[in-house]
Amino acid sequence: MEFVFDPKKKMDDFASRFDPDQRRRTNSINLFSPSKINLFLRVTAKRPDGYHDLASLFHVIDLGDRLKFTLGPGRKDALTSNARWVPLGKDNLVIKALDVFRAKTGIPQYFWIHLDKKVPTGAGLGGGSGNAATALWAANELTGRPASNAQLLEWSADIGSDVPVFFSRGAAYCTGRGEIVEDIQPPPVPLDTPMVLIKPRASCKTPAVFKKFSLERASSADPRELLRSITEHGIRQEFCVNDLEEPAFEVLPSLKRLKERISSGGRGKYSAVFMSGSGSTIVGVGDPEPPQFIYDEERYQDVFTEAAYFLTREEDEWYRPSRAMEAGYGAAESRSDLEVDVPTEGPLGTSFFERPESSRIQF
Ligand SMILES: C[C@](O)(CO)[C@H](O)COP(=O)(O)OP(=O)(O)OC[C@H]1O[C@@H](n2ccc(N)nc2=O)[C@H](O)[C@@H]1O
Ligand SMILES: Nc1ncnc2c1ncn2[C@@H]1O[C@H](COP(=O)(O)OP(=O)(O)OP(=O)(O)O)[C@@H](O)[C@H]1O
Repeated sequence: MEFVFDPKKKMDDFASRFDPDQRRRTNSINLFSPSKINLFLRVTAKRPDGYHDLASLFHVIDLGDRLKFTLGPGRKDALTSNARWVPLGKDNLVIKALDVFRAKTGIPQYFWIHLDKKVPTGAGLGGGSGNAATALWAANELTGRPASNAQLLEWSADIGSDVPVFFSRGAAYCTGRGEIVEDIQPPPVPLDTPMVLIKPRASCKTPAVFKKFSLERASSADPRELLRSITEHGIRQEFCVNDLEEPAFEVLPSLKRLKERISSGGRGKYSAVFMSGSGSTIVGVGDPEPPQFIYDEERYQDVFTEAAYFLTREEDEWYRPSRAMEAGYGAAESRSDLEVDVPTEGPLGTSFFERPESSRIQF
């Protein structure tokens, strides 16, 4: 679908597509930048372009960052962040997204952006990808909505495989390298399903995990069948297949043990325990609390844990944090200035995400 920007169209014409009583022009917008988990992830083929075809049930969740965008006067974006480890230049996924927006629409608009990070990186949670999707949405809102949702979804594939899914309504069956997005309406699972995210200090780099992947060792489960089973019977261990677990456990051997301990330590309170995306986050569905050993044992003191819930959005609106997360976020905001300098490289070429003391373990 070719985009034709009609410069003659006055901004006001676009404003009419806004809610009538919000005709006032705004020059800044505050948005929640959500993350996602993969309830199952089948890798079905190796592609000639070096990517892999996958078939995965993605669901947006209410763990997220905060982004503020303001129309800038100049010809350069200016990005600040609470997390000193986030790149602030052209390699930030927010800036990449704004560059794509300007290239596709021909609108030479630049922005001031502040990014308040909460989502760990190298986590399999699509944190940076969610930032990129949120940036495309913000740019479109602040320039009078020149692009449709379908166009933003199409353009987002140029930024990364995990970005397009955020332009679904929140639950989507994704194929291709992640850019073919099939909205699942209504969502296949109850939105108030509690889950806990547990991420060790060490992260997984997506390319390193895919490099270790081998098609011969992938599951033979039919992904459409997995989708049907989850929709009909709910989230059960046998449906939450992730073909990237084994390669991720090769990249990060301690992750396999952590997953096993969460399963056994959960004493049946989780209906399923699985790794999200390319890792390193382990998700326990059914209870918002990690197992007791995470609190008790010294070796898990630097583990990131967070309760999370599934999140959807209304047509024509962006994601809003759930009330639970909103309350939690308030506390987190005061934590965010506690962010500490994070080493960019760790063992196995991984990157670290260090979280402030008080946010690490929820008592
Ligand atoms: C594993 C998932 O996180 C599942 O949600 C995504 O498929 C990965 O999405 P992403 O992090 O946005 O990945 P991209 O930034 O697009 O690609 C990073 C690298 O991961 C590998 N990659 C990624 C996606 C894909 N379908 N096949 C791949 O082989 C490629 O080596 C690619 O160069
Ligand atoms: N806005 C951003 N937020 C976080 N990291 C970013 C951002 N922009 C670029 N990066 C860089 O991209 C790397 C990957 O970030 P992140 O892991 O959040 O991306 P993702 O692919 O969306 O998520 P994941 O692969 O963990 O599912 C980070 O290590 C960081 O160096």
